[in-house]
Amino acid sequence: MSAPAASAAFPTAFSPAETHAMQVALDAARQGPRGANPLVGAVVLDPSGEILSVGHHRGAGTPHAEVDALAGLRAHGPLPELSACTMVVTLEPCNHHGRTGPCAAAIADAGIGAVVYAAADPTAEAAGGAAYLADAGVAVRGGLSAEQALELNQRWFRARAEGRPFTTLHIAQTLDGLIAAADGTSQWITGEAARLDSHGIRARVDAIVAGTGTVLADNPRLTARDAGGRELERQPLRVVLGRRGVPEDAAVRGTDGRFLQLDGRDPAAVLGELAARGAGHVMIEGGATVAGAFLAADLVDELVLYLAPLMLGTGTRSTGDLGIASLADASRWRWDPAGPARPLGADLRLTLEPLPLARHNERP
Ligand SMILES: NC(=O)C1=CN([C@@H]2O[C@H](COP(=O)(O)OP(=O)(O)OC[C@H]3O[C@@H](n4cnc5c(N)ncnc54)[C@H](OP(=O)(O)O)[C@@H]3O)[C@@H](O)[C@H]2O)C=CC1
Ligand SMILES: Nc1c(N[C@@H]2O[C@H](COP(=O)(O)O)[C@@H](O)[C@H]2O)[nH]c(=O)[nH]c1=O
Repeated sequence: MSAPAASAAFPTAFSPAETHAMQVALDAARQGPRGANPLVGAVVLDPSGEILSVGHHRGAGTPHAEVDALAGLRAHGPLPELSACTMVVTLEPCNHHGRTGPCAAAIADAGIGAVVYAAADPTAEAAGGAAYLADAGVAVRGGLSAEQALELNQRWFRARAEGRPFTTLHIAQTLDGLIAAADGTSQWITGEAARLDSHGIRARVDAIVAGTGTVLADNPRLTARDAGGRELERQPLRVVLGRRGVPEDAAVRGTDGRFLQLDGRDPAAVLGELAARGAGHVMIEGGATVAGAFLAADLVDELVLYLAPLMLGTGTRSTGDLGIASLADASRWRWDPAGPARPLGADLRLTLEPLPLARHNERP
């Protein structure tokens, strides 16, 4: 017996317009920065399936993708009846008051008649949006392109499942993989544009982590600063890992009380402590030993590697021992689909994420 035609006998749950809109929403999601919140995109479709508005999330504390897409409607001019419109979104709309209001209520209040989402929200505090919408009379369907949506935020979902902050490892290295010269000098390997970009990450995270080795070698401030070198209003917690004392006059201590020293031997415990203090996004600034410890523990979710066009031949390698003896056991990465590489002045910013285990056998 031949297989039945999918269309009439087994109508798919999602229309071609919704399927296309989900790809547009996924593309929009990729424009956001990774961090304490997942990458999310949203599209509003008119009754004929035309795209009225596209939105995405731009980082913790900014409007969620759904609210961004609803805001985009206002710029659209005459609108069709919103009860006949569909919101297509890459993650189940949230149902909680975080730094912004619940999206499920925003969608229902706007009068949108139907919602299609990709992946369910796995977080206890934000889940329940689909149920809220259904109760409010909105037609809700989930699961469209769910695999793609889950994979886009695979490390974020994992960090949440582990109850720890999302982590970004920063490395500023030479072409030959060194972060400091033989005499310990490292300022500066990367140029101004790359360093400013890295201050942009500092400005978004809740905590910056560096080892006592870096603190004793560089006396870093670890503050988020603008192009003019002025400290920004919002500053991350400065965390030094290690047992050696941090000198009383070390710059990292600062004067704002946002300084903490922890023993770094157990990176998971460090993240647990920072989570308990409310951190959703942690930046690991180094040096090599600390970077190696987080990498070896598979606790790096995002790697931002600034590659400077110089060589030193000898010096401090970018990471310490990862406990890998054979190529078969290499730590494998892939270019972040949300923005793999871009030039910054004379340097290159490369952004990567750990290759999902399920993909290891697909590599060339
Ligand atoms: N170019 C770049 O991007 C960067 C370059 N650097 C350079 O890197 C160099 C410093 O690297 P490195 O010496 O490796 O210093 P680290 O900053 O990695 O500090 C290492 C020290 O941290 C403590 N420590 C904390 N956690 C752990 C752990 N899990 N395992 C073992 N020790 C731990 C130990 O000291 P303790 O005895 O106190 O416990 C250890 O000696 C400097 O030259 C600096 O300029 C640093 C950061 C960024
Ligand atoms: N050398 C190097 C970096 N080094 C990192 O910056 C720290 C100094 O921070 P601060 O004192 O706040 O300016 C230093 O201790 C180390 O962690 N960063 C980069 O973007 N590019 C570079 O070439």
